[in-house]
Amino acid sequence: MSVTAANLGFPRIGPRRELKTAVEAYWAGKADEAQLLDTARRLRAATWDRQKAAGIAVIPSNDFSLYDQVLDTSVMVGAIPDIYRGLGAPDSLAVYFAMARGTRTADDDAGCAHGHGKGGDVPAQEMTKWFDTNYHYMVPEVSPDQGFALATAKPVDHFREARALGHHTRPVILGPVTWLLLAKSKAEGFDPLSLLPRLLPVYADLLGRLRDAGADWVQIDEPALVLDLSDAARAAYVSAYGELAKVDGIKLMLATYFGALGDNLKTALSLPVAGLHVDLVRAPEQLDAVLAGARKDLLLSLGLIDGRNIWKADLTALLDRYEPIMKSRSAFQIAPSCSLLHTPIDLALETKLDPQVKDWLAFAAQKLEELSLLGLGLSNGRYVISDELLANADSIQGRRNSPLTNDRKVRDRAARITGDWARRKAPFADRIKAQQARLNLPLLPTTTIGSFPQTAEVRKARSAHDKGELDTAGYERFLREETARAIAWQEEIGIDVLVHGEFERNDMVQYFGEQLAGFAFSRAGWVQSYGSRCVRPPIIYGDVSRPKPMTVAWWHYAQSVTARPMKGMLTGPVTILNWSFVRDDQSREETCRQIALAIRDEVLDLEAAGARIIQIDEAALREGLPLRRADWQHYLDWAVESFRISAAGVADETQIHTHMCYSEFNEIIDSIGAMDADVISIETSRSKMELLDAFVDYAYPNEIGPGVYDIHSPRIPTTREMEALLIKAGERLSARQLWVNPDCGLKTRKWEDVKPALVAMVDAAKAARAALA
Ligand SMILES: Nc1nc2c(c(=O)[nH]1)N[C@@H](CNc1ccc(C(=O)N[C@@H](CCC(=O)N[C@@H](CCC(=O)N[C@@H](CCC(=O)O)C(=O)O)C(=O)O)C(=O)O)cc1)CN2
Ligand code: MET
Ligand SMILES: [Zn+2]
Repeated sequence: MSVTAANLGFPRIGPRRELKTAVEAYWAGKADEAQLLDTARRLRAATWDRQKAAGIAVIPSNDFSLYDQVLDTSVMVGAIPDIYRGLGAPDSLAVYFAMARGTRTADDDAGCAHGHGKGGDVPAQEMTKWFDTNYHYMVPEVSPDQGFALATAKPVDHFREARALGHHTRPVILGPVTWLLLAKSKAEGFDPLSLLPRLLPVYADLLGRLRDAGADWVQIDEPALVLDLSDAARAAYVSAYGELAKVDGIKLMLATYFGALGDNLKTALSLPVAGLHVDLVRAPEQLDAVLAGARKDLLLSLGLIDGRNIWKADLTALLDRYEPIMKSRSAFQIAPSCSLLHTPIDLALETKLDPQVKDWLAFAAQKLEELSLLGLGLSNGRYVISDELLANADSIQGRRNSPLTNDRKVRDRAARITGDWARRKAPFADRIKAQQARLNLPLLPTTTIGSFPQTAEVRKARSAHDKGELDTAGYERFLREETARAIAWQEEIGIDVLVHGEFERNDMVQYFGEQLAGFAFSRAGWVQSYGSRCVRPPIIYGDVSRPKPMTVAWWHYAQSVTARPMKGMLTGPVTILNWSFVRDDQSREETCRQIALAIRDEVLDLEAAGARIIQIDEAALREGLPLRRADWQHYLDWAVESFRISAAGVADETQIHTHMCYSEFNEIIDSIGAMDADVISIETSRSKMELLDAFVDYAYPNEIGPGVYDIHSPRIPTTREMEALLIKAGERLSARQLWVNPDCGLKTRKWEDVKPALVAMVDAAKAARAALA
């Protein structure tokens, strides 16, 4: 029996976000291609060395990407839409970054929230969330007459590069079926999956070249195997892997992750591949079925270490569970549940974390050490790692028994929640009358979603304050000036309901995490969100409460400089939960309710301070939807309940807004309705208001702000087109229901784009008022 420690992928941004710095410098014209590629090469080398030093036997290559691994795959197979082809050779950075960001002269900004480019010439490809993560990939675009050809050989190049450095790696590629299932076509009714027969020869070609370069195994990622699949998709798996099995001399490790294979298990086990990786963190229950159904010669890779969270693994518990099965097969691999892409790199860089909490954590580097220990213990007996096991057990015990994780008061309060905590006092029809009487807003009131540009100046000031180079008084003076200027400008152009601009916030989730009890936050714990943009998800380790008001002082200042209504601006409980690393010792549902109570307290304090309108953003509510439909309703029920708990304490005349910046509401419209926000703002401009249909069909009774300004594009929308969108919305819904706003916050845009766009938006509202009155 042999047990081998394998890794599926390592974060690529570098421990100090070296890749972000290098890529953004390249975009800004401050570094040339050679400098960028050199940084990238050094990062790869350091990552391979690190894995070898940690005792990992199977080290991945081609997990590195300058922007996104799905985009890499699209370029590799030659799925480069015509509009990008004129910009350079298929394997050039010009084409690659044009697909990622669109084109226009580079500048020092990294693009907008969705990676969409800086300019007019060519738009970026569409971007969307990778399964249920906060990582975003570039959506492959194919056409019915799509041809494929191996346009780059990056997996081969990186394999060779590693070998030259003394590492025999296992290249990782994204599998053809998942790639096609993620792809979209502009041709109506065309199913990208039908392109499979044309795509497979390219994959076969690639596998042959990898073999010729000396690779023996290739990891082929097919995470779509954990989704609800059609029979056609399952059949595609059978034909795809039947075909790829014909490539001699190369073995495939088919990697599945983010959930159970479930009803696709039979299909997965029938494929003629040499290895199968299964996620036993998200879906430990599938172990027995996998063991029972796997061919004797199938190498199983057990995903035992959590690739989606930052908790130290309980090594003793893992040994207890997996030792007994080790003899059932001649060999096993053990691995993280999925690529470590979704975890921060190195806990050792955290010098300011509470040492007690730090002792409970493992970032990517530490996870590799756990894996390697586990490998030793499983192959040679646990006595060979007895010291490490003792230390690990101490940490696990320490966390389990720590008073830091338990707050009696919070638990008692959460246990006392009754139905009416989640119910507004009066129904919407009555509330809206009281709100209108108080707010006295025009038809089609104008507003924005919250943030204004986070300029380099704002980030610099915050960084100087963090480092102690700018004192708190100076920092706050600076923020007050920024805020006052943004407010005066909104008044000047005639916005009806104002925002303060969120200049004091580093990130809409981290900002709250830093102020809530039960949360820890890292200094260097960056995780890639898209392209060069990263987040530092807060760490929820204990019961959550709000020691003191978080936003009231800033709101109060903002309202003090204007007579118009200033929105209180909060991130909702579900979004805070979904964009944090969440404790794994109680249900997410329970943790969410605690956050909901903390936000409820903040809502009530804002109301008491005089806020007439409070917005509670739930941008991540949709992304938290489980991957399998059977699990949707339970999630939606508790997520909506949490939102309602956070919102429902206020008086009838206090208006609650929410915001969601994603599309595809159709399938969850009942739950959106059940949130019972007085006003919801959503992203609709790019779909030309088509996304409103869900609200129309549902006869959504509350108020809606369908976004008329696509903030993901650098284009400045015209008054006329925004007016047309409003008229269109007015044809579908009552004009009395409608608000006028952009699709999302403006933090990633520049003032020079924002200003003319919002002036035009206000003009459009005026014109539409006249037309719809
Ligand atoms: N958590 C989260 N998830 C989200 C979103 C979001 O807003 N938040 N939006 C959607 C899209 N995703 C996004 C993810 C990141 C960013 C983003 O802008 N990230 C910034 C970092 C934001 C941040 O934390 N900023 C900090 C730290 C900034 C920083 O890098 N400071 C430098 C110094 C800065 C200087 O001197 O100029 C340093 O610490 O070294 C701050 O402003 O305080 C980046 O990568 O550049 C935008 C959208 C979906 N998921
Ligand atoms: N209030 C937030 C903002 O305007 C909402 C963003 S949703 C990703 O930035
Ligand atoms: Zn948004």
